[in-house]
Amino acid sequence: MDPSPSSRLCIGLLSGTSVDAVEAVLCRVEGTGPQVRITLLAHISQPFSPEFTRRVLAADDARSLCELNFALGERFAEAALEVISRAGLRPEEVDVIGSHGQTVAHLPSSLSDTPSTLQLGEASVIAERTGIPVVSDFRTRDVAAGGQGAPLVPYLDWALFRKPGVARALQNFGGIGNVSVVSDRLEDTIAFDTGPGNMVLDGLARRVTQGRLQCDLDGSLSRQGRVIPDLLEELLTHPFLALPPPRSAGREGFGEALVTRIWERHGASRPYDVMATAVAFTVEATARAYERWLLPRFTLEAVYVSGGGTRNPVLMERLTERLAPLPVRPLDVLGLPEGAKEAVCFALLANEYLSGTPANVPSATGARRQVVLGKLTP
Ligand SMILES: Nc1ncnc2c1ncn2[C@@H]1O[C@H](COP(=O)(O)OP(=O)(O)OP(=O)(O)O)[C@@H](O)[C@H]1O
Ligand SMILES: CC(=O)N[C@H]1[C@@H]2OC[C@@H](O2)[C@@H](O)[C@@H]1O[C@H](C)C(=O)O
Repeated sequence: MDPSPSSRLCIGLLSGTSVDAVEAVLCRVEGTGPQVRITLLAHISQPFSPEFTRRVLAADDARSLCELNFALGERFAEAALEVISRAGLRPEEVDVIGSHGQTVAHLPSSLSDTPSTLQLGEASVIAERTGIPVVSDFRTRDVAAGGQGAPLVPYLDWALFRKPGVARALQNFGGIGNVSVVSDRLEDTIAFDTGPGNMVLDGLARRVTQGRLQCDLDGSLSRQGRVIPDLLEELLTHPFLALPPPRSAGREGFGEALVTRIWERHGASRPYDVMATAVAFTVEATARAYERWLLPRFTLEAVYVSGGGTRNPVLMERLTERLAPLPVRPLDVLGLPEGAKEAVCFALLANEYLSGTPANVPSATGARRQVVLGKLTP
């Protein structure tokens, strides 16, 4: 492989903390580092069946994790082949796949004496099925260097969305919410997980509808309810929200245990009010994090929102009201579809691995130094 071609065709694969789908993109990446340029050629989302989602969420013993690693590898390989065909290309024309995998555990120093993180989706399976080299395990080197291993998206946010002389916030609402503030210099980037995104909403929606809906579809459940003030205040005492950045979260803090606690207290009697409160929890946690760590330091030009949460109009309306007069806009006004950003990040990170360019952002992850991220399965 030419170590420094002027451009590469790179695939990015990711299944996020919502465990709802594999996002796959195919991009042309030109150059590396601050001058890198990316053209999105194709984007697909391959949904998991509710049974497969349950299998991922339930896997907690060595045997099931062992099998899941290979089963996920097959899903990622299928998504890679599908996005290649959608772009009208052949596998031989693609240079590299960057596969994030599926996070099954994320234990930064706030949760464990042995900071660690684990993403599954066997790279050997992906390489074998596609014939394309795979870069995977992007988070571990940053953790080994003293960082949280997340968020990694600020590298992409800075590379693609910085604008001279202004500070921009890039907010994502997947299962978890995270924000990057990018300005002229990469070293000045601040990024951290804001807390809940859709994860609490998804768990409650499954309960409210007895499994008929996997999320607050188009805001249809939360729109029928009213916020329960006591419950909201209680949720806002979540210990993660008091942590200063660098900080990152996974399903550990905002997954099933929290959803069960909320549901047992209020769910059966006030299902829609509980949904409205969960929307308010995401909005309020986000806004308070901005007020505490971002607004005193930056005059933000606007907030550009990505991730599945942009498809929930109630969430977007409440966030816009709460952050006013700060403009809240969908990311696609900057030229990238809202659902594609995280997968594009891993296409970029694969390119940076092959270029030997360090791609963690120590001011975001807390790592002691910049390191090259990933491992190659040729
Ligand atoms: N039409 C919709 N209405 C409401 N919510 C939606 C809709 N479409 C998607 N979502 C929400 O978006 C979530 C998926 O978002 P996304 O794919 O960005 O998350 P993720 O990448 O899995 O998570 P993370 O970024 O935390 O790793 C779904 O679980 C759901 O809650
Ligand atoms: C450990 C892990 O998988 N973290 C995810 C998660 O989903 C959103 C948020 O929490 C973010 O920190 C991260 O993903 C993105 C892609 C990131 O690293 O920037």
